[in-house]
This record gives sequence, structure tokens and C-alpha cells, in this order.
Amino acid sequence: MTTPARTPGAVPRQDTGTDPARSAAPVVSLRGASVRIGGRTLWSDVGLDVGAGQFVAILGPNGVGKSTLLKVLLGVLPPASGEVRVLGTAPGRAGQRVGYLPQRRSFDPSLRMRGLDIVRLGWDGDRWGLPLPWSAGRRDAGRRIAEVVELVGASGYAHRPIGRLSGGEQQRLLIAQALVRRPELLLLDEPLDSLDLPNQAAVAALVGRICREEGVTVMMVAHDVNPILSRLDRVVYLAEGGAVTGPPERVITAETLSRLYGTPIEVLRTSDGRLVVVGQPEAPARHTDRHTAGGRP
Ligand SMILES: Nc1ncnc2c1ncn2[C@@H]1O[C@H](COP(=O)(O)OP(=O)(O)OP(=O)(O)O)[C@@H](O)[C@H]1O
Repeated sequence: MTTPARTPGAVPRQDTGTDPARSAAPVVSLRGASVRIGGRTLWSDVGLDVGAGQFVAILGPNGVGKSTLLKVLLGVLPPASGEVRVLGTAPGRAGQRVGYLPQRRSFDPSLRMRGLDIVRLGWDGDRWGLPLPWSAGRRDAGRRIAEVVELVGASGYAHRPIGRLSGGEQQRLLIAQALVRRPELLLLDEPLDSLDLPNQAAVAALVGRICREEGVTVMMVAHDVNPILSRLDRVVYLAEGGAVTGPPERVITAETLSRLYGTPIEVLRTSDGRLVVVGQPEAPARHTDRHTAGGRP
């Protein structure tokens, strides 16, 4: 990766993440994209290509616009400039070919809905009326729901009320919900947030398997890259109104991040292989309602 001298809001490089032998058209592509929200430019001139079946992490400090990037890909928020394509079409046009898991929801312990019902909402939650009990549509739904529950390893508890399951169990079922319509692109907003370390590792392994075995392209917003580091093909690192994109070993370096932030950044590797980024300035519009200031890489 080569990164030109940084100017505020500039993107150090245009990343062409697609392997030409694998796929002619990228699953996601951004060219000179920028986004404005509340009259403020969050990031600008972002370029990225994501190939089929790749696992991409979206990293950066609080409030930098990571979730907003997913909203742009979903077509909820139009880019202020540049071009954004998702599965060969404009964002928001690919329908059920895109699955989305929003930032963590919590379920009331008294909620009676079962895990299976939550997964079923991903199948028919947007349709008026339910298929008749004996219809072919219902059989197809039942088969697919069972399949995806099995895939995420939730068969043992999917019949229990969702509100009584652990955070990790709930998260697996929510991933199953996002997968039930067989999306080609899965957008996950901090699925590891508020999970303990073993559950982070288990959900990270699950997402890696979905990429490798199901061929689904995954873009995941993460606060800590470490649980997914060994599985990633690329990262998008947002900071200071710009982005660096590329393989993690080239992006998460002192040199690249110092250039992106415009200030000296250290990247340390611990004896167990974890990366620790030291010296990141605070994001200009940091919000701490959902996240604590500590615990960042
Ligand atoms: N609808 C909105 N109107 C105005 N400002 C918004 C809106 N949605 C988000 N923002 C602001 O845009 C900025 C980026 O928000 P976003 O949620 O994308 O950041 P993030 O990088 O995902 O943050 P975090 O890591 O804390 O989840 C924040 O300052 C946020 O307060």
C-alpha cells in the first residue's frame, strides 16, 4: 500500500481489494465518496473495492462515522459526493441480497418471543400476513430457519425465550436473522460489542466461517480488531475525516496510522499477537453513551 502525504480529509489510497481471478465486479465499491450529516462532513474521498467472500473490518474512534458508512451502503443515507455501488447497483437497490445487523439491541427478560421467532422475522417480518400453516412457503421458511439456526450453532436454545438467553446466544440468533434470506453481503454493526472474550472469539469464528464456507462478503464495524484480526482480508480505518483501506498488516502500522491521524501513533504487538494502537487523538465528536473511553485497541 502506498499512501500519499496526508492532507485533512484526504484518503491515502484507493484500495482495489478484489482479486481479478475471483470476481470481475466488486461486491462493494466506493470512489471518492464523502458523507455529510447534520451539516458536517464526517469523511471524504473514500475509495474501496471489496471482493466476493471477503471479510472487511471498519475501524476507527468513536463518532468517526463507521455506522454511517454502513448506512450509506444500505442506501439509508446518500453520499454527499462520489460514487457508491453495492452488488453492482445503487445502495438500497439490492434488496434481500444484503443482510444487516444493527448495533446491539437488548431484549427484555420478560419477552416471550423465542429465538426461532426472532430468526423468522428476518424471513417474513417485512410481509403482510403469514403463510398458511400447510403452505409450501411455510415449509421453505421452516427449512431455511432450521438450517441457519444450525449454521450459527443455536439449535440447542433457539426454542427458548430470547430475553432469557445470554448476550452471545442472542447475538448468534440475530446473525441467523440477518442470514436467513441468503444475503450475498452481510453488514454487521459491532456484533462483538458487550460480549465477554470467549463469546467474542466464538462469534468472530462464526462470522469467519460464514465468509469462508458460505461465500458471504462481510463488512463489520468493530472497536477492537483483535478478535477478528487473523480472519480479516482488509480493513477500512476511518479517522480525521479520511480513510486508509487495505490488508490489516499494511494499514494497522505506526507509519500508516501516523499519516492518517497526522500525529505520531504507535502500534504495539503483544506477546500473544494482539495489536495495541497508542496515541490516537479523540474524535472531534465523541459520544460516550454506548461505549466507555477505555478498552480500545
Ligand atoms: N441522524 C443524525 N443526525 C445528526 N448527527 C448524527 C446522526 N447520526 C449520527 N450522527 C453523528 O455522526 C457522527 C458519526 O456517527 P456514527 O454512529 O457513524 O459513528 P461511529 O464511528 O459508528 O461511532 P461509534 O464508534 O461510537 O459507534 C457522530 O458524531 C454522530 O453523533
